[in-house]
Amino acid sequence: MLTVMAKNSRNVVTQMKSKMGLWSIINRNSCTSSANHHNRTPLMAPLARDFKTPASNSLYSHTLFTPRRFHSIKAGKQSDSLYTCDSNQVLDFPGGKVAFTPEMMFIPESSEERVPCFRVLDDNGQLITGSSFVQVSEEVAKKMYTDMVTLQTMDTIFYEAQRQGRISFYATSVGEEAITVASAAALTADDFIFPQYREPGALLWRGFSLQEFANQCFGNKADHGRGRQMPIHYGSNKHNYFTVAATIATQLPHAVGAAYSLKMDGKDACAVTYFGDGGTSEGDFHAALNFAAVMEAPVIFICRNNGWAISTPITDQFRSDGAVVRGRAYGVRSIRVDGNDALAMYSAVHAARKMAIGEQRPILIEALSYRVGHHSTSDDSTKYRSVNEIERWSAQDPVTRLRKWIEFSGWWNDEDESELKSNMKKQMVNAIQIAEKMEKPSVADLFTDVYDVTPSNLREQENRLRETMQRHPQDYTPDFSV
Ligand SMILES: Cc1ncc(C[n+]2csc(CCOP(=O)(O)OP(=O)(O)O)c2C)c(N)n1
Repeated sequence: MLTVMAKNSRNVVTQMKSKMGLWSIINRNSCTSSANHHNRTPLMAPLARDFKTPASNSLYSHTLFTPRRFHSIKAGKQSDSLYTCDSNQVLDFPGGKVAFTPEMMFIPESSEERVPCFRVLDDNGQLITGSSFVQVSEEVAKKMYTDMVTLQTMDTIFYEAQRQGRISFYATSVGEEAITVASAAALTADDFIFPQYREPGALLWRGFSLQEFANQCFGNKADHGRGRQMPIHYGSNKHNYFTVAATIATQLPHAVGAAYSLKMDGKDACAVTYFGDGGTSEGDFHAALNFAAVMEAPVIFICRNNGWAISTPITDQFRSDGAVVRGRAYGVRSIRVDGNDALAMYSAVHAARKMAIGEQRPILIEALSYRVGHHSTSDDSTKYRSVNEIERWSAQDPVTRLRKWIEFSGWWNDEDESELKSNMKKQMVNAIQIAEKMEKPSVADLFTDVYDVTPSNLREQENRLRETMQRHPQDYTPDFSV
């Protein structure tokens, strides 16, 4: 029966060929198909810069990982290909030549081997022999560590402030400090960041002050958003950090659009967007990856695969080998990285940035880690995961791992540690006290900054709000003036 099908399909192709003259079936000796997108002329002239591909850079080397699934499932009759192909028959199809095969074979849904995870430091903070990484200076290494500790201090104090009823909401980054701080360290200040909500580490790296963080969480007059966002929805023009949107994954297409504009303007910069494993189930993730690949946009997608999307475990989130394998489906170069290893994150993002800008292409990085804290102050994660699991991951703390490495390197000691921790705590408490005392934004601020001339429906809403506040003053804090 298969023979009949094969004969028929060959006839169909032959008829189409002769009728339409669009497809050409040409002789070739290899059965390998090759996509040629990246060989075509770029949409814009290449940027004038001395760009070395990572492979030729003496600082580090990397290889493009080719999943071996296609070799391990069935040994091919030609070379090491999975498929038995007719070496003389290929279809010259848009995007590259496609070999014919007489075998009806489905691409398997999963690989036998999972994509390996790039790491540089072992659990004990020791360099792994033979690992390829970008050397960081003492200054950068110490700042990475200092910012990670600052983030931990900030998380502890803000979390307590929420529990005391002083701020309305908070979400910590506990367990994921290396992903955001080390990735931001490998970028330049001109790169645009499109965050989810668990990336204050990247903003901290860029110089957002503790006072600015506190002002946002308390929603006071000095907050850049003037209290119009929930706590932790930071944004800063000065730091090229786009304001957090609570709607999961909406930042991804924004990042691609921004990356494309950087490309059009010939800028030596890229866009970087962060999201969780939960975000990969949103349509925006898929649209963004495809759009970025097709438009050859210099954007780095950083997926924080932390095991959980609130109470949804990754085993219920996807059946694929995580997020990393999805890059290939869209034609996006991808890597899986140990998100608890600051040096691996730094190196992977450094390399990704070079490729994104130098080759004008998107890159996907899947950082494996764990959300050690509850999803937010509105959650109790012990209701859906075991304390053992949390403790097992807490023991792999990325901050301690980096500390061990800087200690081994002779750049850090116990004295530095206690000085840093007590300073940070004092600064944080001071910032909170100032933020809490500061006046709240006026009611009028709720209705400004979007329209040049306020439309009538917003004016009506403002009037209604003022009336409500006057009728129910007990429901509004006294510092919130009408
Ligand atoms: C479009 C949309 N759907 C659902 C939600 C509710 N929600 C808020 S956070 C969250 C989980 C996101 O998990 P993940 O992307 O893995 O990030 P993580 O919190 O683990 O860092 C969900 C479903 C939302 N904010 N937006």
